[in-house]
Amino acid sequence: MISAYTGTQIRAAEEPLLAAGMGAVLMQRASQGLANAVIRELQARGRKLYGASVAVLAGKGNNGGDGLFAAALLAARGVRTTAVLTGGAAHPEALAAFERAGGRVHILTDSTLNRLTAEVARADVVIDAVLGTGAKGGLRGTAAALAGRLLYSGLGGSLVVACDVPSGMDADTGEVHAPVLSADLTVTFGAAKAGLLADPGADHAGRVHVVPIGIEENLPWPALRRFEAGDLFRLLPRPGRRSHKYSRGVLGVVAGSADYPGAAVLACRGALAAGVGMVRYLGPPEAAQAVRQSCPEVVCSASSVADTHVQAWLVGSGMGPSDAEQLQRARDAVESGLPVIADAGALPALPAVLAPHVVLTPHAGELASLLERLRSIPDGSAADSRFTESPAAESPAFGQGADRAAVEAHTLGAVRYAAGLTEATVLLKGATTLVASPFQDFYSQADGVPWLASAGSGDVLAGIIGALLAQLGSDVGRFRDAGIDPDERWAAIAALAASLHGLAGTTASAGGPLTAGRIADVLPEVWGKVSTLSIRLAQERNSHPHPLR
Ligand SMILES: NC(=O)C1=CN([C@@H]2O[C@H](COP(=O)(O)OP(=O)(O)OC[C@H]3O[C@@H](n4cnc5c(N)ncnc54)[C@H](OP(=O)(O)O)[C@@H]3O)[C@@H](O)[C@H]2O)[C@@H](O)CC1
Ligand SMILES: Nc1ncnc2c1ncn2[C@@H]1O[C@H](COP(=O)(O)OP(=O)(O)O)[C@@H](O)[C@H]1O
Ligand SMILES: [K+]
Repeated sequence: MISAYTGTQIRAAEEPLLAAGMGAVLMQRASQGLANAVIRELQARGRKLYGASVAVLAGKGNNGGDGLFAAALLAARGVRTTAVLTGGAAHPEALAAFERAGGRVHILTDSTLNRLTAEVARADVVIDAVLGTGAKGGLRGTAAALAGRLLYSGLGGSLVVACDVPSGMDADTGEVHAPVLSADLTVTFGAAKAGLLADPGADHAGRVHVVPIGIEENLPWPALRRFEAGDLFRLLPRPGRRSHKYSRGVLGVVAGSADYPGAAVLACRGALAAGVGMVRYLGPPEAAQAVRQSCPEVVCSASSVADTHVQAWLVGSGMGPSDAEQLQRARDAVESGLPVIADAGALPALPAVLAPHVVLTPHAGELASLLERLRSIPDGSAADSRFTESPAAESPAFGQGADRAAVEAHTLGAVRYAAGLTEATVLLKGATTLVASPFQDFYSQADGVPWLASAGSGDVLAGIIGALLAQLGSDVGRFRDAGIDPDERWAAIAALAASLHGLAGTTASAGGPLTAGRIADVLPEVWGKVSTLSIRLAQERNSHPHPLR
């Protein structure tokens, strides 16, 4: 499991060490890790250090200090190093070390902007060390002009390495203040920053590499976590010798409509592929007919929710506002008190305040509509007081109403805000899928490929979540043993499903387009390979001294 923290949490964890006079030591560890990462990248490209060129964009704070100390270490190894001081001044000791090592220093001003832009663009490696966790807002003045020009003219073949975070990205939230240089690699210190694992920050972070600096013992509960193959191996269900189909979990599916029968089929296929003991489908004859044809394993009927014995419900995929009977079933499923995954058409039809065992699965557009709807409810006191102090609650992006763009620009804040308002577990779909429990646990999964953005892919995800809710919803001990608060298991189950969906999508794509049904087709094989993958990742981690975690 990868744990990520806000920049604020990391700074608090550094505090006792700074008070003990260890600031310089922390900075040496950080800059050594950064220099090592640059050396590895050059070597991986078959470049000799001698004669390679590195340009460091250095701000006037400690982030610039890290960049300059790292560049000094590189200069000592024969790398041609240039520093561009973006804030006029620089960390004094780091600048002195850089000059002693033979690095060339330039001050960025309006009159040097053109010349320095060209020089930076020619470097083999550009280290972005303008702003780190101490930044307020984005790049300003000539630093912004330099970044804008580098983005506009392109950096040629330069490798961009962000020091701690890409400058202009908010380490706490992943919000991005343009212009931001997109990094190929972010070398981050102490622990991963939450903003690097949430969009749009993740768009600019590239690969993330963590350099331990000795603050690990002071770190609090993580702001965000990410499951890896080993976690999937540990947490996914396996039938016991005496299992039978009912003990393995039965999922009730209320999805699809006369207009969208395919959504019912894809949700059922996702559920069947994710190991559920049985699927019972309730819906109109057109959709039931399609389900029977594609999935003869599914038991179809037009019964009521009350008369259907299941362990969990999936509701909403492929349903619209005119599907009154299906929407009533969706509301009944939520009333039943059983775990529910509520997708698409069910989202606008459910009560405003739900419970953690209800998992809502909006994409950004649907989340914007949900937030709008909650905002317009006169008793907006749906918000739990613990969340009214969250940055999102105060954010103008949501205070004045939300649209898709606002959600996409503030994904972490939006999903957290929605979970607080609804008291449900909320999974926000996208390139990075975020899951927020209404308590304190948040997950970020990014196991998929962009080819997953295809019609019906979300229906398969709903089926996978439903199948895992039915199988794992009552298995409190499994989560407790894995260090997950049983009350927070709904978020963990949704994150496991998102990870499986992403891995299956990656396999189904194999570098090319995919259709949603293929995600379900390959899922059992991917599930079976999770153990092999888990062992391989553990081996890779042992061979790399500083993995992302
Ligand atoms: N603490 C430690 O010992 C360790 C810290 N570490 C490293 O330190 C980094 C944090 O360093 P930091 O606190 O100095 O802040 P940093 O990110 O360099 O930025 C602040 C400077 O930028 C300026 N500035 C702010 N906003 C701005 C803007 N929008 N546009 C332009 N300028 C802006 C601001 O000036 P001001 O605006 O206040 O005048 C101030 O001068 C952290 O990310 C990690 O890399 C590691 O070495 C481990 C040990
Ligand atoms: N760019 C992307 N990279 C990786 N996964 C993506 C990307 N865009 C969408 N996805 C995933 O594809 C699925 C799309 O779901 P959704 O938007 O509900 O589609 P649909 O309604 O057509 O089924 C989600 O699981 C989402 O996380
Ligand atoms: K930076």
